[in-house]
This record gives sequence, structure tokens and C-alpha cells, in this order.
Amino acid sequence: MPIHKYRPFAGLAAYDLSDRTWPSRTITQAPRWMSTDLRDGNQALIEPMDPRRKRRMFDLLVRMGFKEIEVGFPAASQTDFDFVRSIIDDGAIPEDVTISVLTQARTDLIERTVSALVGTPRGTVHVYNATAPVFRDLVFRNDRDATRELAVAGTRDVVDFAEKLLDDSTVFGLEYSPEIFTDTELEFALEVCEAVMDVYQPQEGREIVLNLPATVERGTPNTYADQIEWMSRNLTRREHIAISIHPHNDRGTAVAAAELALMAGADRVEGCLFGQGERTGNVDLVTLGLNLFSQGIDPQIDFSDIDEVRRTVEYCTQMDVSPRHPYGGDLVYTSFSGSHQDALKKAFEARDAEAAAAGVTSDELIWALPYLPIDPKDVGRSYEAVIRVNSQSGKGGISYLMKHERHLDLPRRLQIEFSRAVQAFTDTSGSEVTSDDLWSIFSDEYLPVSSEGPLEQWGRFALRGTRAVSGGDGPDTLSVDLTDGGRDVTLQGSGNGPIAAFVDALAGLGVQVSVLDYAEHALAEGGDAAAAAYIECAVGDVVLWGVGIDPSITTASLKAIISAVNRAQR
Ligand SMILES: CC(=O)SCCNC(=O)CCNC(=O)[C@H](O)C(C)(C)COP(=O)(O)OP(=O)(O)OC[C@H]1O[C@@H](n2cnc3c(N)ncnc32)[C@H](O)[C@@H]1OP(=O)(O)O
Ligand SMILES: CC(C)C(=O)C(=O)O
Repeated sequence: MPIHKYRPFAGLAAYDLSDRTWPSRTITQAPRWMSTDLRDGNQALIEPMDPRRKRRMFDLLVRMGFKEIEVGFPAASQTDFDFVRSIIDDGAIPEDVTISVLTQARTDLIERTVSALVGTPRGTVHVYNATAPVFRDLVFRNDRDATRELAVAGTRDVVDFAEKLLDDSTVFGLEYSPEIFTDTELEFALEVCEAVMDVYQPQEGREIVLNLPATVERGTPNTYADQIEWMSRNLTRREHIAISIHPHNDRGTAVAAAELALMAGADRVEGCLFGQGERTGNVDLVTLGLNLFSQGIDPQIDFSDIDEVRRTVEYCTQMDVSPRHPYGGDLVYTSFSGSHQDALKKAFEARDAEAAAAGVTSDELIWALPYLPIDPKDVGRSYEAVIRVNSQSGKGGISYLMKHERHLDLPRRLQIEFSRAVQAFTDTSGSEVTSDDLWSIFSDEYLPVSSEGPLEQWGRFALRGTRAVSGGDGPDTLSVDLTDGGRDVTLQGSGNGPIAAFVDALAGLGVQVSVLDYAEHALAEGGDAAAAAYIECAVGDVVLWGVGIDPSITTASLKAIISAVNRAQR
């Protein structure tokens, strides 16, 4: 690797900010958000959005509650211009939403850009020019003065055309960006921003947005925070400025950079849903917003149907959101591994118990569950995908699924036994076990003669019926009708209760059973609900569990014994 070609990011090196204050601050409220999905997001797509896709994205952003939306670069193409016109002419822009349009600092482009805004209730022209030395030296071949004058001329043009083309029905605003702010000498970025403000004259009721982009992310997030704090301290007319940040994600730390920059004094964040945008993308507004939510801070954006947001973004951008994407990916609330599942299962049970004890719903409790930073339900996900089973899974996850999908609350030692059967399956198949797979493994193992489905009839015995021959004060005597290997037999047995009588009857066929443990529960609420019985038996010298399901709890218990006997002889 040619390491000699690279140098550490210089960033703030020449400035002393040893009295920086941002490290000890915390974020306590949502910033102003500006979605640039329709501009920076759109300009980075293989196929830029067509008008239908643009409109779908715009409507989504409005529904989610964005109040500032950069809707395009109208001077770039007729499609972009027409789209801006269409949302204005259709009255699709709510009164409290400001649309923004981007332009280079070129007179012809600015005139066209401003003309696109005619009739909008609220419109901002966003003008930019590159101020970083690499651009001054290699691209524009401009010195500092010419670079500053380009920004000044562009601002003047925006003000002049706004006065000429827009009337009082439009609340007009200006945003200025020194492009690659993070690579620009700080005192020069300050000089250019001040020169722009001298033209625009921000004052009470005439705010200016100064956007300080990390056009290419090249430093660690703390360097961005230092730069923002330095600008925030040194800009004049600070009370009339919205300091905006616009992080890109080249080093994969845009979210961190944005959060630290907010701590350093930024008021506003520009980014895209799911981090669309140039190269590695703009900062992801979903992650930023839901990071706030997870701390109990209202993001002021509605993320309650994250899958709808994701589907719309995927449709509009024609790109997939990674299954691992924070908060919105398919797998981000799912555990496959045994220890995670075990912890989740116990934590969900404890949460339900705590809610029941307090007489509240679990939604009223503070969220503090292992492995889940937020409750998936809060973004419209169900708990179904929280636990999925494969070869990395253990009894905790398996029994969680049996309980939630089949209402079977398996006793602990049965969980251990059944998980071995599941592991045997996953070891052979190597793939995920769906909840249907799990049920068919369970049914085949424990319910071979169940009436619930077309199951393999491998069991030697099937229970056809029982009749109490005597009862009352003495021992129970039971007449038992069985199928034994296809042959109908009737047996009698006595004992202290129906289970003991049944075991006694089986002894007549030479089958020695003793009951070691027993559990039962109803499968649902209500008197006519079926019951499940779980019985751990020693059949001869084999110890194993049997399961029975039946509307009668007694019959369910006898079926559980048959299940154990059949399994012992399988
Ligand atoms: C960091 C960012 O994301 S900035 C936003 C970038 N987005 C886009 O570029 C998408 C839309 N852009 C476009 O469709 C086209 O670039 C257009 C239509 C705006 C302009 O196209 P063209 O006139 O062909 O010019 P081109 O894009 O090649 O721009 C280069 C020229 O603009 C100048 N220029 C570039 N940026 C700026 C700027 N911010 N202000 C003033 N001039 C600029 C360059 O110096 C160059 O000038 P030259 O022709 O004298 O050498
Ligand atoms: C135009 C500016 C804000 C930009 O997109 C960037 O610097 O990334």
C-alpha cells in the first residue's frame, strides 16, 4: 500500500481551540432538519428520479414532517425546473414548508433558479462556491480574493433576482455554502461568510443560513465539531444566522460528525433518508432522528412506519437499503444467536410481569431491553422477526417462537430436549428454520398422531378413548381404548388418579412408565380452549418428554404419556 501518498487530515491544526466546550455538551432537542434527498440524493443516483418518483419522495418528506426540503437544482435540467414548478402550481407545498433550490454562483443559472420559485409560499435559494485550496488551485485557478468575490457576486445576483422576480406572496430566504468547508482555512471560510452577510444584511426577520459542508469527509468527527464551534464563536451577527451542517459519509462517520457538530453549536442538519447521496452518501437522517428518539428526545419527524419510508426510498432511488441499516434494515431487530435470544426471551417475560404487577401496559414502561435499542413496535415493526432460528440458535429462541407463534409454553427441560431436535435439523439443512419448519419438527417429534395436520404416523400407540369404570373415594379405574401398531386393544388400569390408572393399564402391555414431571396450560383464554400437557417420563430406562394437546386436560395428559412412550420406542 503506497502510504507515502497520504497525510493526516490537517483540519484545525493551525487553530487553538483548547478551550473547546462541545465535549461536555449533550443534545437535548432536535435540530432543524433539511432533507436534500431530491437534490444531493438525486444527483448521485444512477438514474435520477423521474417526475413521478420525485413527487413520491416529496410527498413522503412532507408526511414525515420535514419543514425544509431542497427540491432540486432547477437550472440543471428541464426535468428539475418542471418539478419545482409542478409542486408550486399544484399547491402541493404546505404553508409551513420551505422549499430550497441549489445553484452555482453563476448569473444565468441564478436567474433561472429564482424564476423557478415564483409563487411558492416559502422559498430559499441556496448558492455555493468552492472555497478550499484544492479547488482554488486546481479547479477554479482563483486566488482567495477572486473566490470571495464569486461568493459576493452570487449573493448579489440572488438578492437582485429575488427582488425582481418574486413578490410578497413568497417568504424568501438565502442559504450560502462554502463548498468543502472542512478543507478550507477556517479564517478564510469566515471571511467569505462575512462578505456574503455584508451583501445580504441578515437582521431580525431576515435570517441567513450558512451551511458548512463536510463535502468530503476526511477527518475524525471531533475535527468537524471543532470547526463548527470555532465558526459559531467567531461569526458576527450570530443571532441572525442558522448554522447548518452537511456531512458526507466518506469515512463512515457522518452520523457521529453530525452529532458532535450539533453539540458544537450547529442549528440545522442537511442530509438524506437512509444516507443517500454522493459517493458514500449524505448523513443519514433516519439514523440521526431515531438516535434522538432512543434518548427520549422528540425528533420532530414521524418514523412510525419505517418500512413505508424504506419502501418509498427504495422505489425512488432504485437502490436497496441494507438489511443491516440502522433502524430500517430488515435484520436490525432480529437475533439469531442463542445467547441473544435467551436474554431477549427472559427480558420480554420480565417486562410483561412488571407491567402486570404495576397494572399498566408494557408500553407504559421505560424501554430497557438487551440488544434492542428501541422497541421495534415504535417504528411499525412486529415482534415476529425479533427472534429467528438457525444453527446459531439455542433453546431460548426456539421456545420463544413456540410460545409466541404456537402458544406452547415448554417447560425448561423440554426446551433443552426439543432444541436438540431442532439443532439436528439445522446441522443437516444449514439454513434458517421458519416458524412453520419449527412446528413440523415439533409435531413430528412429539405429536405423531395429532389430529392437527397430515403428520407422519410413526407412533406405535394412539389413544382412541378412555372411560372411567369407577371413581369416587377409592382408586380410579380406567378402561383405555388404544391402537397398538394398527391393532385395536382395550385395557384396564387402576391408580390414584387418571394418570396413574393409565400408566397401570400400559403395564398390561409390558410398557413400564413412571411420571417424573408434569406441566399443563390452556392454549388460549376461555373455557373451550384446548389444553397442552407436558409430561417427563421414564419409559423403561429412557427419560424423555411427551406432549399432548386436547380440549380435555385429562386426555391431553394421557396423550402426553403416549407421546413419551412412542418416542422411547421410535
Ligand atoms: C458539492 C455539490 O454537490 S455541488 C452540486 C453539484 N450538483 C450538480 O452539479 C448537479 C447539477 N449540475 C448540472 O446539471 C450542471 O453542472 C449545470 C447545468 C449546472 C452546469 O453545467 P455546465 O454549464 O455545463 O458547467 P459544468 O457543470 O461543467 O460546470 C463547470 C463550470 O462551472 C463553474 N462552476 C462550478 N461550480 C461553480 C460554482 N459553485 N459557482 C460558480 N461557478 C461554478 C466551473 O468553474 C466551470 O466553469 P468553466 O466552464 O468556466 O470552466
Ligand atoms: C452544495 C454543497 C452544500 C454540497 O452539496 C456539499 O458541499 O456537499
